[in-house]
Amino acid sequence: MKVMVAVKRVVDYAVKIRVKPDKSGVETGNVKMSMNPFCEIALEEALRLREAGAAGEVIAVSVGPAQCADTLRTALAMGADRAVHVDSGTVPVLPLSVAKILKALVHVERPGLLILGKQAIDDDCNQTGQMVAGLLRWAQGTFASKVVLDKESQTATVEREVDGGIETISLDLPAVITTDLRLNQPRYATLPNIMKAKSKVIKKVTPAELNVEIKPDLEIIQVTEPPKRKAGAIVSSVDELIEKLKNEAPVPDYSAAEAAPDRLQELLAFDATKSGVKGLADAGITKLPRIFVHSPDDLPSPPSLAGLKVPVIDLRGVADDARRRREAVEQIRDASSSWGLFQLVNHGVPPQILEGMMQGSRRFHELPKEVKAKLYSRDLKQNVKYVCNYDLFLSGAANWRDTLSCNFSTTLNPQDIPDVCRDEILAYGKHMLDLAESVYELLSEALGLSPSHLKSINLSKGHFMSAHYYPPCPEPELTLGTSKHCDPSFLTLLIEDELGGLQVRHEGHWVDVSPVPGAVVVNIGDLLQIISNGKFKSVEHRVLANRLGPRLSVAMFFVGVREGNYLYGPIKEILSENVAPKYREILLEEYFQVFASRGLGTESILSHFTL
Ligand SMILES: O=C(O)CCC(=O)C(=O)O
Ligand SMILES: [Fe+2]
Repeated sequence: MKVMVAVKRVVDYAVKIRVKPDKSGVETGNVKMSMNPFCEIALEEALRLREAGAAGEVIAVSVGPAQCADTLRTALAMGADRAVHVDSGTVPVLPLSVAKILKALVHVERPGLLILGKQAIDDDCNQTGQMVAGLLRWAQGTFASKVVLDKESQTATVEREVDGGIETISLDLPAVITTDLRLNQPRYATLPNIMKAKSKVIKKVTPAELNVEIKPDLEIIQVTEPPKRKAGAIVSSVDELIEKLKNEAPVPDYSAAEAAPDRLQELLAFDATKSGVKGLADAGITKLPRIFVHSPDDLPSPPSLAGLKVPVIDLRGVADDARRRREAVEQIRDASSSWGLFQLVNHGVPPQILEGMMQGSRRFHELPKEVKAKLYSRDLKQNVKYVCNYDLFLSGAANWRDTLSCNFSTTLNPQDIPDVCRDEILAYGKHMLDLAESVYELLSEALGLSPSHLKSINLSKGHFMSAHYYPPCPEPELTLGTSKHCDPSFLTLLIEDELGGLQVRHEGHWVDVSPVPGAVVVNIGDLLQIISNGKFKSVEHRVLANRLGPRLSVAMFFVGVREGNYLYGPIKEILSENVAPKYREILLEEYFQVFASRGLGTESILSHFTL
C-alpha cells in the first residue's frame, strides 16, 4: 500500500513573523522557510509505517511555488521514496484548491492512506485534510496522536485528542489522517541522506495538468499584528506584589484599545453607510476619520516637481496625412517609453460626449444617498455598481474617492445603468472604444508592427469604466484621492475636469498632469508593458486630495478578454536574437488574481512576471 504525504513550505517556526506594511499578509521575502512542523510529523508517521512493513512506497507532495522543491528535497532526505511538486507559480493557493489538487493526485497515485499535518503554522487554517477527505469521500481521522494499521482488515485505528480525553476510532481504508503534535518525534535528515536526496528526481506537474483551476475562494481582508503587550514590572517583594494586585491590577486598561482602535470595525461601519466619502463630506465633517489617514511616507511632500510637462500630442490629420502620422507615431513612441502617460488633443471624440459623461457622472454621484445605496456593492460579478474604494479592506489607508463603475462585458444589461447617466455612459463607452482602436494602431506602428497588430490580439475587447467622484476633503494633507498605483490594463483612457490633482511619477519625481480642456489622458497599463517587452512603461500615478471639490474623472480601462487560454507575453515580432523576452507568458486571469490580492498604494506587481 502506498502512502501519500502532503508537505507544506512555511516560514520557519523560529522566525519572528512580521506583517507586511500594506497588511496583505506576512513577510516571506528573505525569511528562512522550512517544512511545516505538523507535516514533518505526517511524513515521520508514513516512514514508520513503511519501516514496520505496514506500508510500501512513501510519496511526498507539495503544492506551491518553485521553492517548494527545497521542502521536497528535505522530505526525500528524511526518507520519502518519491516526490511530486505541483507548481502553482506565484498564484496564492488556498486550502480548497490544495484539497482539489490532492484529490487529483490521489486519482493518479492511488495511495491507501493520505497523511497531512492537522494545520500549517502560517495560516492555521486546519481545513485541507477535512476538505480532501470530503472530496474523495474517504474516512478521516483528524488530530491523530496514535495510528495503527491493520493490513488484514484494511482498517486504521486512530487515537485522537479531543477536549474530554482520547477518542479511538476505526477507519476503513483508504482514508485521510491528519497529525497532532504528540503522534511522534520526527527524525532529522542525516548528511548522507541529504546528499543522496540531491540526485533524486522531483516530478513536476501544474494544477492545469491535473485539471484543477486555482480559484481565490476566500479573500484576506487584512492581517494585523497582535496588540503590543505593555512591559511588565518586576516586584521586589511579596508585599509589593500584593499591594500592586490590590491597587493596580483590577483596573482594566483601556488605554491600549483607545490608542489602537479596531480599524476593521471602523471600516465595516463606514462601508455599511453605503454613502461613501460623499456622505461624510455632506455630513459636514471637519476632521478626517482615521481610516483615511495615510502614513506620512505616502503623502505629497516635498511638493511635486514644477517645470516638467507631461507630453501633449496632437492627433489632427493623422488619419489622412502620412507626415503627420509619422510625427504622431514618433511622439507616442517617445511618450510611451519615457513617461508611460500622455495627453491627446484633437482625438476625434466629440466634446459633447466627454462633457455629457462628466455631467452624467455628477448627476449620479449627487443623487440622494438612499438611491445610490441600492447600487452599492463589492460583488466582482456585478457589471454596474457604486462603491467607495474597491480595495477598502485590503489597503493600508482608505482614499477620499467614490466610484461608479460599469463593466462593458457581454452580459451588461444597459437597463442596469442608472437612468441619470445611462445614455451618456453608453455613448462614452462606444467613443472610447473607437479611440482606443486608433491609439492601438499608432502604438502598433510605434512598435514597428503592422497597424492592426494590437487590435488583432484582442486588446481592445473588454473595457471597464470607473467614474470617480472626489468630494471636498476636510484635511487633504492627511490623505489621498487615489493612492499610487500602476493600471491593471493594457491601456487606460481618462478624462478629468479642470480641478487637477492627478500626478505621475517621472524619473523619481511626482509631476502634475495639468488638465488640458477637451484632452484625453492615455495611460500605458501593466499588460502593455509586458507585451511590449518593457518598451512601453506602465507608470505609477496617484491623485491628491483637495479641500476644493468635487473633482470628477472617468477612466476607461481596456483589459482584454479573459476567456479561453490565451497567453499574453512579449510580442514575438519585437524579440530577436539580441532582444530576449523580459516577461513570461501569462494568462490574464493570473495577472488579475495577483492584482486583486493587493490594494492600491503597493508596489508594482510586474516583478511577479519577469523572467
Ligand atoms: O482620477 C484620476 O484622475 C485617476 C484615476 C486612476 O488612476 C484610476 O482610476 O486608475
Ligand atoms: Fe490609474
